[in-house]
Amino acid sequence: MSDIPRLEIKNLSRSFAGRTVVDDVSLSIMPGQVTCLLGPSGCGKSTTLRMIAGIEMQDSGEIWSDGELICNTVERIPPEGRGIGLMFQDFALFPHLTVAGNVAYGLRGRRAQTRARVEDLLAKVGMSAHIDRYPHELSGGEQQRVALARALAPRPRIMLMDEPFSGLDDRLRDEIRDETLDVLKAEGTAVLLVTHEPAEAMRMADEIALMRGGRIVQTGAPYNIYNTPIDREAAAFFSDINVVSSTVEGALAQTVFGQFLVPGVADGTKVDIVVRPQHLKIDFDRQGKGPNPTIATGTPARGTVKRARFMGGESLVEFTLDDGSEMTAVVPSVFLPKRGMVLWLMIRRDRCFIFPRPVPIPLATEV
Ligand SMILES: Nc1ncnc2c1ncn2[C@@H]1O[C@H](COP(=O)(O)OP(=O)(O)OP(=O)(O)O)[C@@H](O)[C@H]1O
Repeated sequence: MSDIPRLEIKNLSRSFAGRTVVDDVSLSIMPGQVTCLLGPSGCGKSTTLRMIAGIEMQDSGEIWSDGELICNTVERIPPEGRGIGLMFQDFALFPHLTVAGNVAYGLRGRRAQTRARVEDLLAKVGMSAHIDRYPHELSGGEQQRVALARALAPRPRIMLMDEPFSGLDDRLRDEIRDETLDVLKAEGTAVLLVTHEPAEAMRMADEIALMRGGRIVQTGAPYNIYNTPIDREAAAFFSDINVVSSTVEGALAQTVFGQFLVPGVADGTKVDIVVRPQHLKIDFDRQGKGPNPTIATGTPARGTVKRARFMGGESLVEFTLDDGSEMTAVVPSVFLPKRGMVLWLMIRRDRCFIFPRPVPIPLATEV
């Protein structure tokens, strides 16, 4: 297999009215790979996608595909010549064309060949039985499948997808996401999918590029991004988090959960110990005492149940600790403690992250 990326963007930047909204973004995607550009609203995801599509021009940077220059600030292949398929949230099928007509729309060549491609794609997206229907005779999910087939029909090298599933209800969305992935992988298309939903990115992506304030701050497989976030904000983007704060003294951070080792961090540095709710362990109170400390979970801290909610497969339990701080734990739903119950909490040491607090940048003072 070639090691030349299907899509490679190098140092792409774009400003609007003096404000940089895409800032030195680089990434590469291999054939058949799905990369999700994930980040909060307004962080520059769609602008990045529009530059790759050729709808928007970059101020600086280059776009390459299969080793061929697509666009820099001097040369530019027009959008229709880039071999890029687009699938956006507000995809619109042509209402006056049948399903077959919609999928065949962008295809050139002999009739029999075109028909074979249309039939093949409609079979792949499970829409063969609807080939002669019109869009208004289809459900939202069915229309989405046809839109996918239409986007794939000209065999794009690259597929750009901008929140393509957000118009669908949850159940259907999961089904269509999985089917879409299967089809895209089978076609060997490189996919860049924009989303602000971590769950969607985790489900779809081979690689996630986490974007914030116009920059890609972390790139990696979903497992790695979730389990080794680069900072507190990155951890919080994927789930609720609990934060225990402390100040370092002698390479140790003292907390109600015992000591945490923080080698190489200077004395006086404030640190946040971050743990996801599912990585807190809870245990019963034994006449005012908790379980014995262990290496895996450190010292237990006593908490009183403030609120417990049954969530189906799990329960969400909010605690007030003896020092007044609050923490949330996710536990199996067979356990739903009552408000006021005293329990002991422990942090799974192998699943917590310790981040030094960023030092605030002092405001410039006039001289
Ligand atoms: N043509 C434009 N003129 C001026 N500002 C723009 C233009 N296009 C985008 N912006 C601004 O650039 C920033 C990034 O927009 P962009 O659409 O890329 O974000 P996004 O991450 O895709 O957000 P969302 O998830 O809400 O779609 C926003 O603050 C937006 O208002």
